[in-house]
Amino acid sequence: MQYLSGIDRARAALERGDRFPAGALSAAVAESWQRCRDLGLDPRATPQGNVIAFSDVNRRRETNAALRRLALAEMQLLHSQIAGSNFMIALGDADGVVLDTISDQRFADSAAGRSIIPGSVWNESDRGTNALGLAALRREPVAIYGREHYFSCHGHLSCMAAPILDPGGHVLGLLDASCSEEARQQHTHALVRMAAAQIENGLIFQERAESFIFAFHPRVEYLDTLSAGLLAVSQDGEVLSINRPGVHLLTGLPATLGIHFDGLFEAGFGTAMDGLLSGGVIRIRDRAGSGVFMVCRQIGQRGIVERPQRARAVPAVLSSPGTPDFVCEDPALKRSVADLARAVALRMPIHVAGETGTGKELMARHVHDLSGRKGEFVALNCGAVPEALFIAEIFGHERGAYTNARADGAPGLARTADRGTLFLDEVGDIPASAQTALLRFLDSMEVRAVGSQKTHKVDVQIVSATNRNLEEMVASREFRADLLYRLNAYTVRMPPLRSRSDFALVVQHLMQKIAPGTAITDAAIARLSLRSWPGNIRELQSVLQRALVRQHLEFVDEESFTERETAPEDSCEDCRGHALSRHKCREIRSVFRASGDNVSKTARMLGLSRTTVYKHVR
Ligand SMILES: Nc1ncnc2c1ncn2[C@@H]1O[C@H](COP(=O)(O)OP(=O)(O)OP(=O)(O)O)[C@@H](O)[C@H]1O
Repeated sequence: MQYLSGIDRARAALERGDRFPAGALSAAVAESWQRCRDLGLDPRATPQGNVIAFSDVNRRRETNAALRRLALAEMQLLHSQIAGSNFMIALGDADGVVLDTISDQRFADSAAGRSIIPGSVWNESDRGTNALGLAALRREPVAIYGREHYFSCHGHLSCMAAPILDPGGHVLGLLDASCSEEARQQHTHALVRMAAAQIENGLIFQERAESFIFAFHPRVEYLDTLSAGLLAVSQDGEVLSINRPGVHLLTGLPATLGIHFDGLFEAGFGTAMDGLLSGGVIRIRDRAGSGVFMVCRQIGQRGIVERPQRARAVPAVLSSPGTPDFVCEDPALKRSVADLARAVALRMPIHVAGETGTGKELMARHVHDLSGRKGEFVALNCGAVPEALFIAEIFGHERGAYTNARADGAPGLARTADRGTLFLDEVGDIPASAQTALLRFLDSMEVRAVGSQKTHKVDVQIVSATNRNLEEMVASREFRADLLYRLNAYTVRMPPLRSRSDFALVVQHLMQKIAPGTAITDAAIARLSLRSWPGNIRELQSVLQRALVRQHLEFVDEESFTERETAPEDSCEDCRGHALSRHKCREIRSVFRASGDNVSKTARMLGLSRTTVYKHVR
């Protein structure tokens, strides 16, 4: 005989329309299934049409602006705490309408991820038993695992939701973590509950910026934790707000809004204030006779004394030594980076190819880290050194070797990089006359300064980079073929941002780099991903920076960008009709914008003349 688990038996009963077997479901789930059944919902059907119009989502976001501001920062933190586990964090309003989501890419791309989007409605009467809907109804944290969902089509989803309540116990919003496995996630459930409690406390600070806020707990070491009571009190001692742990700690006392401090605590308001305002912890008795410790967290108009904040974790993008200090989850790039370690161990010259702003210099620095070399990382922008000085710059010069030479001579960058790494950036711009000298150096690793007879042996890791097509330059005889083959013993190709499969991670990583603790919603990432980003990561970085500055907020959503920032780039009129020049033109215009409309900087970044740049951006 086949053994059926409790949930199997319960589902079979649900689908047959029978009574649910005793003990197979928690009381909360059984009651919810029954309500759904009473509404005539068919558990085998797919619920339809539960996404509201975007204009309505925006209206709801405005209504919940204060909640959203606090919640998005908490969601970001929560996301970083459980990152990499195929999760989505969602914020719902009191009606169970999802306002924002933050997820890892695997979940966002899954069928489950696509069903939890801004505007999707997750109340029980529409979606059957689910964590968001049930947490709203029961006004308590709820977890619904896999097939406990009423509709069998949600059976691959596990959700943990906690309501965000006002001091009166009314639902203000809902916080949810969902994953696409039927696994029980006690730890995640606890994190969601803590995040909801943190938001509730944050709301008290936000709404009661004018009043005193005291924290209290029977144990002094708990004053900084989420189980501490928070009490917002007016200048006259009237209780204006109290958090849920506070109500719980004062069980049996009339801990309601409007009551006077003296009605809750034996020490009078004035006496307590004397101790609290001196900044210390006081010990007083509540009116039920229990001792509590109390500390002042905010002195109304006179400013904040101290507000306990949980440490903000940075998303776990960075990992063990040997792995890059930047986002590198794109499979092709990841493979290339994995092989890179072997090439570096064999001391091969590394060439990094890629469009402007794709992270070539970061990769070069990673090569240096991988090599474990104790010497310096020395970078030379080959396009920025005048032809006449190039050889002296790399190989050094003796005293007075040429006009304007430094009086005491210079060792040159190759010797400075001895036992370290020499990074030849924009290597395609090396003057023809210097290519032969560089080739000789790469073959012998010997340096002879200009004006000197002595040679010095050096030991350097060579890394070169360019955004130009060196093969084409070889074909047109602008670049020596033998030099190219010497430089590109191992080539890492940096993918353009538009084709990176880890786009979302790059965005999240940049957000943490620019402003730690800030959040970006999935919808905002989706909007950014529509653009082709000719200026790549550098351009994305400046768009995010501008959005954060403009918003004055801790989060970025899809409304944070100007039309110009997310519109597909346009080319200038002359290039519009020519497919070939259009791409180059868009790149120039986009880098120009990212550089703050600076012609010289754009010319430098793209290795072009200022006249060329000007022609395309005027
Ligand atoms: N994978 C990444 N994750 C996060 N930030 C990145 C990443 N790649 C690049 N960046 C950032 O983007 C900017 C451009 O990177 P970098 O200077 O390395 O690009 P590049 O390809 O060398 O540009 P150019 O060709 O113009 O010299 C830098 O601020 C860098 O920190």
